[in-house]
Amino acid sequence: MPSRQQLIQQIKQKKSFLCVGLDTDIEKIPRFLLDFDDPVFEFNRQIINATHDLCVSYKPNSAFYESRGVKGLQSLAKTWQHLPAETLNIIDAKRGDLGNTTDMYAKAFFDQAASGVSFDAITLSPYMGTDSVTPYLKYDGKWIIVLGLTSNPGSKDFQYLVNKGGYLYEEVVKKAVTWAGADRIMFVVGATKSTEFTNIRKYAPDNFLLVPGVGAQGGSLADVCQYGMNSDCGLIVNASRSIIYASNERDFADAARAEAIKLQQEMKVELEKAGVI
Ligand SMILES: O=c1ccn([C@@H]2O[C@H](COP(=O)(O)O)[C@@H](O)[C@H]2O)c(=O)[nH]1
Repeated sequence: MPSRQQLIQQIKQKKSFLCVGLDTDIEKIPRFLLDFDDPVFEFNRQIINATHDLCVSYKPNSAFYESRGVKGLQSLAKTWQHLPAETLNIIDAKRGDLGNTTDMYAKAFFDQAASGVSFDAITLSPYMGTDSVTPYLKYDGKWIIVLGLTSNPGSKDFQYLVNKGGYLYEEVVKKAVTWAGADRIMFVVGATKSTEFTNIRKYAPDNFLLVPGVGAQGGSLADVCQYGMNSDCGLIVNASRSIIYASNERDFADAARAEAIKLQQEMKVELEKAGVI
C-alpha cells in the first residue's frame, strides 16, 4: 500500500497521475469474454496487464460488482488479488454510516482475513460526520477519500448551499482535514468543477485530490492541473469508460492502453510545466 511519499515517487517515475477506473459492466465487455469462467475478472486482468506501467492507481467502483451478487464479489476479490502492489488500489464505495456499521464496512473493504480483500483506500460520503469516517483510520496506513465536490449535475443540490458565508462543500473540507493528516486523507473533486479547485486548495493545500470526470464526463485535464496541482502533483485523475471501453473487440486491452498513453502523455507535459518532474 503506497504511502504519500511512495505515491509521489511513483508519479515522478511513471510521469503519470492516472487512475484507471474498473467500472466493469458485464453488458459492455467484448462478447468473446463470455466464454471465460469469470468474464469480468478476465476483462480486468487484461486491462490491468495493459495499463499498469502508465497509471499510479486503480479504482474498481463497488456498484459494478455488488450488482452481480456473489459472482460480482468473487470477480472483485480476484481483481483485487491481481492489482499491482505499487499502485494505490481504491475501492469506490462511497460509504457513510454510524460507528458500528462503519466497522463492518471497514472490515468488508480493508480486512483481508474477514472478506478476502484489502484495498488501500476507500471513498466515503462525509454527511453523517466524524464517527462515520474515523473508524476506517484504525487500519494502519489505509487512506480515506472523502467526497468534497462531486462531478455530477446533482452536486448543486446540497454541496453549493451557502452556509456561514461559504459553500457547504468548503465546510466539509475544512472539517475533514481535522480528521487526519495529508498522509491519510484525500478528497474527491470532480474535473467538471475545475475552477473550484482554487477554493479547495485554500483548505487542503497538501492533500491529494482524486479527480473523476475527465473523458466520458468532459472535464478538462489542463484546467484541473492549472487550478488543482501542487508542488507534489497532489492529483490522481481517474478515467473509467474512456479507457476500458475504448474498443469492444478482441483488441480491447490494446485500445485501452492507447487511451491510457494519451492521458499519460498529457500528464507528463503538465508535470513538467509545474516543475514536479
Ligand atoms: O464525483 C464523482 C465521484 C465519483 N465518480 C466515479 O468516478 C468514475 C467516473 O467514471 P467515467 O466513466 O470516467 O465517467 C465512476 O466510477 C463514478 O462513479 C464520479 O464520476 N464523480
